Amino acid sequence: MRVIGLISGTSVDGIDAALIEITGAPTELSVRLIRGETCDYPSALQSRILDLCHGASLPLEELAELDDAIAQCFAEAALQVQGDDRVDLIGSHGQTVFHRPRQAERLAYSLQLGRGMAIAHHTGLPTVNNFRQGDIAAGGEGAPLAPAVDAALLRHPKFNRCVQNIGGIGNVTYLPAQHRGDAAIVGWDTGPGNALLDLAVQHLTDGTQRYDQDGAWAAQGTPCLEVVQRWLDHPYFRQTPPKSTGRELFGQDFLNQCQQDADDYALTSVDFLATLTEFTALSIADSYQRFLPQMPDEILVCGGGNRNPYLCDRLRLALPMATVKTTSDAGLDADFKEAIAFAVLAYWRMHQHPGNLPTVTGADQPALLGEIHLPA
Ligand SMILES: Nc1ncnc2c1ncn2[C@@H]1O[C@H](COP(=O)(O)OP(=O)(O)OP(=O)(O)O)[C@@H](O)[C@H]1O
Ligand SMILES: CC(=O)N[C@H]1[C@@H]2OC[C@@H](O2)[C@@H](O)[C@@H]1O[C@H](C)C(=O)O
Repeated sequence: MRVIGLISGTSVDGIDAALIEITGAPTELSVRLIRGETCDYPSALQSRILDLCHGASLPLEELAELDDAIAQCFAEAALQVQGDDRVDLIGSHGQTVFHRPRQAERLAYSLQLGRGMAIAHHTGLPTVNNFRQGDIAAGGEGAPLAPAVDAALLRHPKFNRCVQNIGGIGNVTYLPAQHRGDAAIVGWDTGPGNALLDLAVQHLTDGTQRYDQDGAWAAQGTPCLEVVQRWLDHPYFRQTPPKSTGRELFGQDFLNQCQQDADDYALTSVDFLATLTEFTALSIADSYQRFLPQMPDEILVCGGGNRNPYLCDRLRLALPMATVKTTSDAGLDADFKEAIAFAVLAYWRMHQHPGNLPTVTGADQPALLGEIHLPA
């Protein structure tokens, strides 16, 4: 089956689209990436999405219009990656604009825009979307969902692996070696990925640069460990998994606080960026030390953070017991792994195969994820 996976993540940097070929039964998948494309949002649309993520109010009519504008962009990204190929199905994550983790008896709430029926309408292809709701209905966090796909595609026969996504937010999947049989696969959102760094760079450059390319700027600075320690005191890092987070916690308000701390310590711009980068690396390492049953032999990085050599080096220093590589080194494209994951989740939905991992999301049971929209 040929499936397109679509996602725009918490960085809101554009839509990742992956066209893949899936073969094998749902439990013994084999996946081949045919093509991957990243399609930028028009900048006015990107600003409207970021405003909403940062808490702007919106009349319902404008929300409907924004939802359809996002769906239109997702459909265009699908058609672009499709090219002249035959495609059977689309799995679209959509654009997260709000995520509230579960709390005591209160279900989680997660809102992704870019409605599936509009994508099916514009592309003429069956489209599965709204993947998080099935897990939330089963009492789960609704996130992270990629770990089930990591478990299907990236387990190693002998090595314990961590798959570490570093997008806007970071999340980990711990995959015990296959020879350890049914040892639990666990995972959680580790906290900030690039979101704070991106906001800081945009502020420092008056919006002319969107991120610290190759970590070149931060690499010129020195991290202030006292400040990092202060930020690591945030209660999220002590919270036991299952847990999920988003820009609601690690977004503009958090960065304003960071900026204040940086001012207190008279950090230069490069030291501030180095300190934010260190925060990402140490929040990941700290969560492994606190919550993993065993430290990994290998860490496979994916998401935009895999393109930041300075950040990857800081992760290496923080976790010297493990080899830090990328998922591409294990055969799964590190830039498109999340888009691939939503193609696989759509494939599972069409085969009535559950898509969540209750040990990761905290759901009461495995659940079918996604709503199916057929074109008229
Ligand atoms: N060459 C590079 N050097 C440094 N950072 C980079 C580079 N390329 C991408 N990035 C970072 O990666 C980010 C995008 O990552 P990605 O597309 O994985 O995020 P996302 O999917 O939006 O987030 P999430 O996984 O949280 O949903 C950019 O905003 C930037 O910070
Ligand atoms: C609500 C939401 O969109 N969460 C994202 C976000 O970005 C990374 C991390 O936080 C992860 O939990 C999730 O995305 C990936 C694709 C997931 O569900 O696995």
